[in-house]
Amino acid sequence: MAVARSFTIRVPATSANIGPGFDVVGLSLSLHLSLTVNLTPSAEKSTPVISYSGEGAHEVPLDVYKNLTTRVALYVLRCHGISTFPSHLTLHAHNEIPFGRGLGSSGAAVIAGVLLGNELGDLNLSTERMLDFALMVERHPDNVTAALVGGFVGSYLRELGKDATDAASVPLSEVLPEYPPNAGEEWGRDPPQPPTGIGHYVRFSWSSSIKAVAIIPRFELSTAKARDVLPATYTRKDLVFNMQRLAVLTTALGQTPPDADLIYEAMKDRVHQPYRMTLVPGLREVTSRITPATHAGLLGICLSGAGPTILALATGGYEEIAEDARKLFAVEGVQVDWKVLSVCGGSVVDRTDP
Ligand SMILES: Nc1ncnc2c1ncn2[C@@H]1O[C@H](COP(=O)(O)OP(=O)(O)OP(=O)(O)O)[C@@H](O)[C@H]1O
Ligand SMILES: N[C@@H](CCO)C(=O)O
Repeated sequence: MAVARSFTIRVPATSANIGPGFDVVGLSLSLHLSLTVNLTPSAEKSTPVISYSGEGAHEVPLDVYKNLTTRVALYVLRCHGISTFPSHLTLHAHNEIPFGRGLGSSGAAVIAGVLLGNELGDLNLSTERMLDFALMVERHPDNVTAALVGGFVGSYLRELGKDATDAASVPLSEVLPEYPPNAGEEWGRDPPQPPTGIGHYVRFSWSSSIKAVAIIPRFELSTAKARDVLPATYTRKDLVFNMQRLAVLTTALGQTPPDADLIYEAMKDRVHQPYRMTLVPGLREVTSRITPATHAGLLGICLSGAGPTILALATGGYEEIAEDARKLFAVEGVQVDWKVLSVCGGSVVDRTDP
């Protein structure tokens, strides 16, 4: 019988897009989802026990076949011929990442699940292969890549051949079935294996003088809803507008001292933010009235991920930026919390002997 063991998994929050980098760039931020995992292998069968504290504790399912992290872990295990969780598994999740606010809570839950499956199955997967699994669940690479590898990261999805495209396009319900088979039954169809090498990434430099002020409205906006308002096609003018800015931004945020004139303009966007204004009352006012001219230290300001959080990158003046944003949101009837965050490293698994 396998020996008892315990380990922890720590995954950071992320902010995707940073203005013009829609579905391309992500930044890992110093709020974490932490899992403490204990295994006491035994001949007796038992269902894993999950407990949860922190953000989302009142709404997150504690059933392993419904919880996003454990469903992803089971998907990874099933793809390696392991159809059940080990017996006597307990998991405690402590979460600092608010749900549905544009700070990558779902991406963190998915990465935690991939890392959990990798550990429980002793699979020794490479970072690239873990990314393939994550991309079968969260199909845009910006949050999951930054959550896994950390830092300021750009990524693309490889163009897949027909078979691999079909494999990567199966409905989420097949990747993550919600219910286990009845006692004595098998799962039925094998889970869809991810094609190899779906996502590719590069880490950009990041100036350590820059912090991120997250201004977090007290309402949730699901990523699905915030993607539904986006158009299917764009004009060449708008695409060139974004590409010009993104090319400059990826280098400008690594320079010390950072150039506010360059960065403020380079964080503007015409691909997603304008369409999401209707979903985030106050977005237009906050992003247009808080500028380097009005707020010393501000470099640039944008919607974080799919929103509703607004991310201000700055080298100082954090409280003034956040409080002024709070007042502008209040005019629209939106209450906010704010935090000053650092750009941090990626996910970490800490194995401890019991
Ligand atoms: N730790 C977690 N455990 C289980 N489920 C989670 C966890 N974190 C997030 N989720 C699920 O993900 C949903 C939020 O995902 P969504 O993609 O809408 O927003 P987000 O990831 O917070 O924002 P964004 O993708 O814009 O950064 C939650 O409502 C919940 O269902
Ligand atoms: N790039 C994604 C991030 C949200 O998870 C979006 O803006 O919809």
